[in-house]
Amino acid sequence: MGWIAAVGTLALTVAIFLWFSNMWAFNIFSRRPAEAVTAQDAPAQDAQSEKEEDRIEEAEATKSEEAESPQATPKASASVPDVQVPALNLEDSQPVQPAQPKESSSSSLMPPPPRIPTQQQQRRQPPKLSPPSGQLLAPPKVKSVAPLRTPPSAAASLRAPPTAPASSGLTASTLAPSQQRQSRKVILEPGHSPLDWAALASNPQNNLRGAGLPAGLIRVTPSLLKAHHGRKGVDAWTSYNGKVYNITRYLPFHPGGKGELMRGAGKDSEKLFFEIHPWVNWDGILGECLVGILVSENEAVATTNELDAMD
Ligand code: HEM
Repeated sequence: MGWIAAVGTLALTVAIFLWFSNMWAFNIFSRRPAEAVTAQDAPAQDAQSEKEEDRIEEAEATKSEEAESPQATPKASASVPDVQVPALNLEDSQPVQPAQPKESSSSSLMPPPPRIPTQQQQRRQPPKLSPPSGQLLAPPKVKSVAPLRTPPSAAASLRAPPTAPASSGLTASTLAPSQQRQSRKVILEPGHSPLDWAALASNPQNNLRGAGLPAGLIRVTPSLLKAHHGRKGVDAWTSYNGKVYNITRYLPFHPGGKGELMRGAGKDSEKLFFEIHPWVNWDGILGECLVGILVSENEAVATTNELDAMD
């Protein structure tokens, strides 16, 4: 009987132990279902908040990594919740944006370019893009500068004449031709315009050759030409291209003035004429003033002897 009692007590103790152990184990393993049942009120929010916190932490980690190593952009974070992270990153800081587009760059390359070059890549790319951009911009500048500098010089040369008297050295060379180009025309008296001269010359009755001359051309010797010097009431003759003209009536019509035209009186003025205005049509203006042909003294004597012999 004593043996049976001992076995019974042992069995009882074992049963009690097992019961407590089961209770402990049940409490441990039944926590989840118990918490899950209790978490129905706000479990999802806690879980999501924890997930979001984890995501934010990951995002911050990625930010810090990118900030430390900006070139390590292609690193793809394990967190793929791209939709939520970009919204937060856009408000917080932009550096995270390039990471997402790069991850999604496989899908669409268009959105990243406009965003990337704005801030970060502009700072990164300038050294790479600056050489081509500089080459493209520099040549036009250089090419544009050279042509732009030359015109100003030309303009300066055109502007120099008024400032010419002030400056001496530089303007002397540039102004010499300009001064020569300056018009030395004189103000002609009323009724002595080129048109007035043309009207006068068109009338043969005006006898622009001068009084006392035969109808035809005469032989004019150098001495005879010299005798018509234009002073003391004597007509002014001048020679041009082997022909002698009476310029007396043209003196008040000469645009360069009487004094200038008188420089050729009594002698050949071909050289002066071409030096000043080679473009002027001499014969067109003084055609009716033609007196004769310039001949040498001997030739003139020979002709007179021949004429005397014929008589
Ligand atoms: C000794 C000979 C001559 C001298 C020294 C002389 C001188 C001049 C000078 C200084 C001028 C002003 C040029 C200017 O700055 O615009 C001039 C203009 C002119 N001369 Fe004479 N001249 C001579 C003979 C002649 C003759 C023979 C004619 C006619 C056949 C003539 C017709 C003209 C004409 C048409 C102009 C105006 C030119 C123009 O509008 O550009 N000159 N001359």
